[in-house]
Amino acid sequence: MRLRGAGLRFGPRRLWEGLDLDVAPGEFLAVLGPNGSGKTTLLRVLLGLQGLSEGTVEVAGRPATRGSRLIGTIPQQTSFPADTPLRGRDLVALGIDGHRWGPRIFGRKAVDARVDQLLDKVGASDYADRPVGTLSGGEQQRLRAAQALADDPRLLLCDEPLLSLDMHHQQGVSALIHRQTEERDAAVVFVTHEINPILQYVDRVLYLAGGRFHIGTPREVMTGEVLSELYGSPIEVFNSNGRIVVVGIPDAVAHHHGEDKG
Ligand SMILES: Nc1ncnc2c1ncn2[C@@H]1O[C@H](COP(=O)(O)OP(=O)(O)OP(=O)(O)O)[C@@H](O)[C@H]1O
Repeated sequence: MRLRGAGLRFGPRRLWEGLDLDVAPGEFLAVLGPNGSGKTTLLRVLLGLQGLSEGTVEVAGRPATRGSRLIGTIPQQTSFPADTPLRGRDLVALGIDGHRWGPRIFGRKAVDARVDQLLDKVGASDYADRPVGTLSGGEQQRLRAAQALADDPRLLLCDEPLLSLDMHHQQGVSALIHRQTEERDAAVVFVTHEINPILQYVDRVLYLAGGRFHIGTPREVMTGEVLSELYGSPIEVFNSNGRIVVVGIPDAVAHHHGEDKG
């Protein structure tokens, strides 16, 4: 996917501007930033659900459009109502494009086999036949991950997919998403508040804060100097046992620098 001179504002508030970004096949991009900095909105732009205020956005060489079959998404977590009339395996099957995997070409058995394979990958086989509304947040989230991968997307958009997963399943789902980059050459855009669980997989970071951004490798972006500049106040970054510890992020800064002054 490719953004050129991309800018987005809502009324007087600027989320970001002048954003040039290419995410190549096989690349894993982490998007970080405080609440309200525009991370989810960026995913909506790539999905063709939100227009840019300026600049251009392309996915696989074409302007972003709704309903692209090239894109898989793991949306920000919401819970299914308890009476949702779907089992876990039905949810995963919904991610399978009938034209590619459906009965006419591969037969029902092939679809079922594909669903079983995906359920197994996210460790959801044991609860696949229970109604989704009765599952825990983390169990539901693993099903969403399986659904997003069902159609072998070229671009995988993940909005805090590890939220409410325990450590074991955080590792499992992160590894699964990363495997799409290695084995399927998919590009991944991964919105997260916490880089450590995916640090080993991240090629580059897009850090959004206060109407500004910085793009680079984790080593380049996750530094006291860069974050202090983005947030406009002193921040320290420590590396400890392969983890990044950020100290001093101020509360409620997201829009401070984003306000236009006139
Ligand atoms: N259609 C819209 N009209 C007006 N404001 C909007 C619209 N969509 C998003 N916003 C605002 O843009 C800002 C960025 O929202 P977004 O959801 O992208 O933030 P985020 O970085 O994903 O935050 P969080 O970490 O809390 O999920 C928010 O303040 C939101 O209210």
